Amino acid sequence: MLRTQLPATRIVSCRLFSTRATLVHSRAALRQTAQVRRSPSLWNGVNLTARRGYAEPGSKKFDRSKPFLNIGTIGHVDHGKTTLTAAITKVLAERGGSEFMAYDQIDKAPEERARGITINAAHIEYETESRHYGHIDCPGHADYIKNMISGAAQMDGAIIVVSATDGQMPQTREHLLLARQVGIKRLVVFINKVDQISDPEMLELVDMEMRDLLSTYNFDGENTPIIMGSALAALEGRDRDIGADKIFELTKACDEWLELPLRDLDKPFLLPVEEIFTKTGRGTISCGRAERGIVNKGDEIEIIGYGSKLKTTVTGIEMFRKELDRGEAGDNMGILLRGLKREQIERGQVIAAPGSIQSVKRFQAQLYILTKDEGGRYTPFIQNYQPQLFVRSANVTINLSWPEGTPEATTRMVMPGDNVEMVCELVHDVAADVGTRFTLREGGKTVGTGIVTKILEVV
Ligand SMILES: Nc1nc2c(ncn2[C@@H]2O[C@H](COP(=O)(O)OP(=O)(O)OP(=O)(O)O)[C@@H](O)[C@H]2O)c(=O)[nH]1
Ligand SMILES: [Mg+2]
Repeated sequence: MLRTQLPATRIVSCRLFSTRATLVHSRAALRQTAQVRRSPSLWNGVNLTARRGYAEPGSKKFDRSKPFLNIGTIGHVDHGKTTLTAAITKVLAERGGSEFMAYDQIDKAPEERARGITINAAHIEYETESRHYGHIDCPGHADYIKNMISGAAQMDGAIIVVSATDGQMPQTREHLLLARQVGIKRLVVFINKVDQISDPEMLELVDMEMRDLLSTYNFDGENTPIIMGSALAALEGRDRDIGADKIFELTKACDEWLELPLRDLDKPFLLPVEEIFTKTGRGTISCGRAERGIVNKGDEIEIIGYGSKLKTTVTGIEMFRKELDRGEAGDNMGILLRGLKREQIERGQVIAAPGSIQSVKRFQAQLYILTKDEGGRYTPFIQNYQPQLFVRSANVTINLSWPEGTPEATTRMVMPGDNVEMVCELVHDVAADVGTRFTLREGGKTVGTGIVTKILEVV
């Protein structure tokens, strides 16, 4: 969805523009500009230039021979996320697995728009011996929050950076919680700035506290790899034992510990219904773009949402007016269903593999409320605010309230820019799962984005 909103040329020009500004200041910047010109534009780890059918001179082809994983650096402000990102590209570049991205190239990421939200994030690409990674680094806390909730660049796994000098801090905890909420199952910890610590006991303490914290947020605290090093030493090419060696250790831990996500094709079939046609002699055709999985002629399916839980059989699949025996994730298709009448299906419902998704009436969700600069609300709201919820092709009025036990629930305000967890009560049930993303709109503008964290009532 995002990729279509984001023309490749825009990224390229932003990158060039931002580096041009620094050109005046230093010779190093000059060298960087040359590098940026050569490097292919990246979005979500995908070489956009290649996708558009041509390659820039000197650019490498997107290599599909290795499994691909989206990761990123998360953690408290100033703990070294960007330095570590730069260090990874530098150290891997020595082995030909990356193109070196200097610190200020990463921190001057282009502005990207995702579902009405501006997210500043750098998308970097590198390879280890066994894997190909897309890596995202955001310049500030608010961008991490927005990115993780809206899934602008979804992370399948993450590196949490903790400074040995501070230990865990509020944003370490907040990012861990969000990582959990958005479905990241495994993390690797990098305890940074060990060059500033002389007492080994202090490091042991940070290690122990991190393992405890991981367990608190339902990660595997015992077995999660924790690597201690100095991103700055690696970036500056000094003290190999705490620098480059530790970066290799870190990427090795990512290769071994972070799991590859299930491919969309391996997941159960789901198609959000967008349009419905009646064709004389053929029956009712439901159209939409398959979100995940595979469907075959003769498969049993369910129609879910808006009070329906109808089971029937696929009798035909059509694409571009041709009949097919099978459709898969990404296909824009029409589906013919046995005995289905026009009034039995409507836009907003989903056609899904039986038992693979529930229809929900009430759930808890992590929300990000857009600021006025992001096109959101100008004013705060309180409990019982009723915006429209948009999820897939569905559009339903909802009521927002605080979870039970929230102090001052009736008067507590939600400000634009806030990240909050609230209970959403829907007027009609819709198909949703933990991890389903949605947007909130009011009066024709997007006011928030969210992700389902807990199902409270199913139909
Ligand atoms: N001594 C020391 N300083 C480091 C190390 N890694 C990073 N720093 C310094 O810590 C500061 C913050 O580093 P950044 O990489 O910008 O931190 P960040 O986590 O990306 O910060 P935000 O993006 O603002 O949240 C910089 O001044 C770095 O030079 C390290 O290993 N040792
Ligand atoms: Mg940073």
